Amino acid sequence: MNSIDETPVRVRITDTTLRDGSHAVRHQFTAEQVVSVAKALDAAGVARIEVTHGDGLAGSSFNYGFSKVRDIELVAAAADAVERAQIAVLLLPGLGTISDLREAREAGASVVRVATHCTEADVSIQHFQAAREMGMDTVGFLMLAHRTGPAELAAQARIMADAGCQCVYVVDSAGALMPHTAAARVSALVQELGDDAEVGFHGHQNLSLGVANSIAAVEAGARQIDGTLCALGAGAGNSPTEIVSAAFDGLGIETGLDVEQALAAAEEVLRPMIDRMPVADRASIVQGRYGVYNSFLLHAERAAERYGVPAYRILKHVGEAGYVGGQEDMIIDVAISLANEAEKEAVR
Ligand SMILES: CC[C@H](O)CC(=O)C(=O)O
Ligand SMILES: [Mn+2]
Repeated sequence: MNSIDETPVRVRITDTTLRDGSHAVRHQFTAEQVVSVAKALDAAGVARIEVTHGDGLAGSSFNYGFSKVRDIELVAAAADAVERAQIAVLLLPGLGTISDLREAREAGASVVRVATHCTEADVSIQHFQAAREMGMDTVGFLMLAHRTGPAELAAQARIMADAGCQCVYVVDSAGALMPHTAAARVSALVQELGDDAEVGFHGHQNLSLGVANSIAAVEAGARQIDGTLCALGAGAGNSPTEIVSAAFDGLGIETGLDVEQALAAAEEVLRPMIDRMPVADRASIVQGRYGVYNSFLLHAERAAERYGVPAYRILKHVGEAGYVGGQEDMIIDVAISLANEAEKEAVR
């Protein structure tokens, strides 16, 4: 309920199991898995289902990890499988291009979420303009939102809205925000954007605050919220869609989801497909504490194995250095220098 006039609050849920969850399965979703999950989410009443490589359109690469199936094929499979939900795709300018977006549109995507670092919204302008010309709905993702304050974030949101973005998200890419710091950012965006665009919130579970932060975000005026089934996602995973739907139901926040069907989608459809669920282990808690981009986790784990340095130590250094998405190769440099230091210590 809206605490001022007691009118019910209605929130649109976007489920990103088939995009953020792709990080957790090393981008190995099959078309059959995508169809089963998309159908279950659609039956549960999820408004938007995001399907792409974890790093967005054209993310499949040596740097980010190759997909098992091209994301355009997965988008087409999901679009064919659903009856009501819209299919969304993620696009990181510089990785995905406008021609990738056109292909996704032709495959059945009707929503694009353009993601930039929280202080670099200007690189999204041409993508929003192109998406609106293609008749797509548009969402902006201001990633690593803990790295800048509410006023600067609101100024960045204004750039996106002026370019044609209909909803700007505060994206807690490291699961580093607290309920009050998430709410402060959402409030600043709501105030700046007014009726020009909605505000959304995308939470992660590094400090187990994804759902609490989503509630704080809605109280601060967010009207779009993200989740994933069973919290499948980068780092410690995302706010679990099935818990968001149950908790919001308890709070009288309308999502249009059937809670029982959301629980069934998580337990009966998604869980049996996944060998290794994300957990809030030492490495991912360190990501929340030091504000490290969640999609760095698997890169750090790989470097840890290769250079014999614990992943949590690599991630702590990455956090202190302030690396952002696109600097995945720097994780290797950090691992090598920590391994060299350890070697020097050993000969002393
Ligand atoms: C690589 C894109 C990234 O995973 C987007 C996102 O979900 C986040 O920043 O949390
Ligand atoms: Mn995420």
